[in-house]
Amino acid sequence: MADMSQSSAVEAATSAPTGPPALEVRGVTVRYGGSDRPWRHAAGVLALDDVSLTVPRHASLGIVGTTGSGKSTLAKAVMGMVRPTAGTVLVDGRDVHARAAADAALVRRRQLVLQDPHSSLDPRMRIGDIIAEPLRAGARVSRDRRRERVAELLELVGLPPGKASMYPHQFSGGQLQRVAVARALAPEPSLIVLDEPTSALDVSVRAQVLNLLRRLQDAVRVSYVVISHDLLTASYLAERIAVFHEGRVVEIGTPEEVYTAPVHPYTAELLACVPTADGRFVQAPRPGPPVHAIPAAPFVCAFAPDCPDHPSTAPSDDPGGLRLRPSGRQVACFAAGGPE
Ligand SMILES: Nc1ncnc2c1ncn2[C@@H]1O[C@H](COP(=O)(O)OP(=O)(O)OP(=O)(O)O)[C@@H](O)[C@H]1O
Repeated sequence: MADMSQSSAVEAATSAPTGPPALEVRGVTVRYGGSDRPWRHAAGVLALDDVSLTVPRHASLGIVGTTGSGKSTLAKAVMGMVRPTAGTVLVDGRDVHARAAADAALVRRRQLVLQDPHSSLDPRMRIGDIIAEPLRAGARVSRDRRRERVAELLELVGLPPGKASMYPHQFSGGQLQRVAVARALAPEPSLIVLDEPTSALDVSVRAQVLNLLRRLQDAVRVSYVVISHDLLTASYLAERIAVFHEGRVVEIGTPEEVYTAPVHPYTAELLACVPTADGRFVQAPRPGPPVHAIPAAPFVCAFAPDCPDHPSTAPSDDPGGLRLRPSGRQVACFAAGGPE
């Protein structure tokens, strides 16, 4: 695993299919509210500091870090909602901030799923229209084809196609997040940014949505950038985890590496915040000053005591339980091999 404290260059996975990566972030700096006029002494807020990341096609990168570390700013820069002070963001090899990037085809290549579907989806629109909206942007898709596509997408996310005529308030939070995912998939993007995709959901449906996202990634071969405060969520969906701290990538590794051998002291601090099923936090050992002397953080199953493999909330050193999957009865560890 790489300690990224000197350089922020990150490769999310190595076995990339041919073609440009789904996402390349090259030396991106974002400063909010600063001024380049010397008589104004506003330095602004340095939200991203020379960040470079690559997410190959069909790969997933998790971005974790505490509040204010720059995760959402990265999402906004990727979506073209924030213009970097320096650096470039390429989706499918095309600069999203170039003038021509406003073209609808590129807009369709990247989609965003936000944390709270109740506020991100228009309550006045029918579900079918919400899902079909990205199909309208710059593409000539007939009304019949849109209707067909909406039915396919609802089915894909596990909702009955008949629900297309309903409104958001008639759905639960978990169902609505499925709608948000269907909407994101509608234009067949190469990249979906999932910004805290389950944190606004009831604990009982989080695993269902996570499982859906993972199943969909295999089914439609899309790349994910998964932004989360929570290492477990990111670990479930991503092959690599990048740890953000004060606008920089300080560490990158597989979930197992990040959990079992954190290189950066800040990562070890994050591990201390992995919650147990009953909402308590189990403290990992605090890192000492020499970075390479950090002890491996103890593994804690987030779904103990309901997990058949890890019923105790006490830390164990079993890395197999890192990945989670719902069993028929309750949420259980991936290691348990329960049915999806
Ligand atoms: N529009 C803005 N104007 C000024 N400063 C901002 C703006 N948006 C974010 N910031 C600042 O930039 C830094 C990074 O914020 P950002 O929202 O990217 O962090 P984050 O890791 O996503 O945090 P959280 O997990 O709380 O969403 C913070 O210091 C934040 O206060």
